[in-house]
Amino acid sequence: MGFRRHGPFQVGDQVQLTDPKNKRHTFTLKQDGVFHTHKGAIPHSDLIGQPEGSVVRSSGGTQYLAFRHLLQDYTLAMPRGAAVIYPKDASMIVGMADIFPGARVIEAGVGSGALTCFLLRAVGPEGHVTSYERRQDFADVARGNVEKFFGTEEDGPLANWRLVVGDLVASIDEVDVDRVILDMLAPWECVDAAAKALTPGGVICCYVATTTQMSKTVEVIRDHGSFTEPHAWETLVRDWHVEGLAVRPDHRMIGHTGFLVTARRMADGVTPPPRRRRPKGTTEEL
Ligand SMILES: C[S@@+](CC[C@H](N)C(=O)[O-])C[C@H]1O[C@@H](n2cnc3c(N)ncnc32)[C@H](O)[C@@H]1O
Repeated sequence: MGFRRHGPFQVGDQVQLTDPKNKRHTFTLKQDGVFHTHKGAIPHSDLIGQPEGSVVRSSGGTQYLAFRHLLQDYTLAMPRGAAVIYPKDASMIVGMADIFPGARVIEAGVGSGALTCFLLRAVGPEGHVTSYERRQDFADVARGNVEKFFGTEEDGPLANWRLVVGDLVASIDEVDVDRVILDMLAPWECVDAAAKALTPGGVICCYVATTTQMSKTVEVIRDHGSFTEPHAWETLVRDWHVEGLAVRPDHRMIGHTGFLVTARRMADGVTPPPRRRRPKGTTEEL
């Protein structure tokens, strides 16, 4: 079934109210429901039938903006087992690891299921995601979050998602997959398993939090021999304050989340040509 993503609010929809301090509250609309805030109550009937972008007023007179949540809002607000991937990194993974409609994707670990939601959306109904998670408690949190996001809690598992509880290396049973996404402490331990599962031309993408993890991941992918030269990078997102003549970067920003390492799977039995190393002390382009 899944949630409606557009049209006026109806019973069963999830609605996100934003208060004047930008605090968000998400709940499911019920026929006789009432949302209680410390600024008074809002009957759900005030929202049912209204378009997104409406403003509702609590009995105490506070105004709230009413929208359906975006995926980025949902993943930051949902219950967590493990730390989630930030929307900026999930978006980069979808774009730079080229997660396309119809793709067959493997991810590990599933953690709280934030990246899983982005991946499932990107592959669409024709694609498939298998998520490996070695902790049962995290897998349970992830399943709840993913099924709630797609509105399938009562309809059973999503047709294009398989959640496997187990270590990726020990449990992986797929071949010819298009993309392998690793978000875990030691992705280098899974590089060989990823190489065996990936189709030639497929992409491995690892998300790591520290420079030492990034270094080890790059070295292991490079030395494996089945991948192109790995590409390591990070993204910094800076919000701007724009008001009259006061146009400047915000004082605060999320300075660090993680690094991404990507590489393409070579054809079977083919190794990449040797890299040209930059001669010491020169600035020659590679
Ligand atoms: C940082 S969390 C992943 C967060 C997730 N991407 C999200 O956005 O919610 C890392 C997870 O990887 C799992 N993990 C670590 N190594 C694993 C492995 N080899 N196989 C399967 N799961 C693994 C951990 O149990 C943990 O839940």
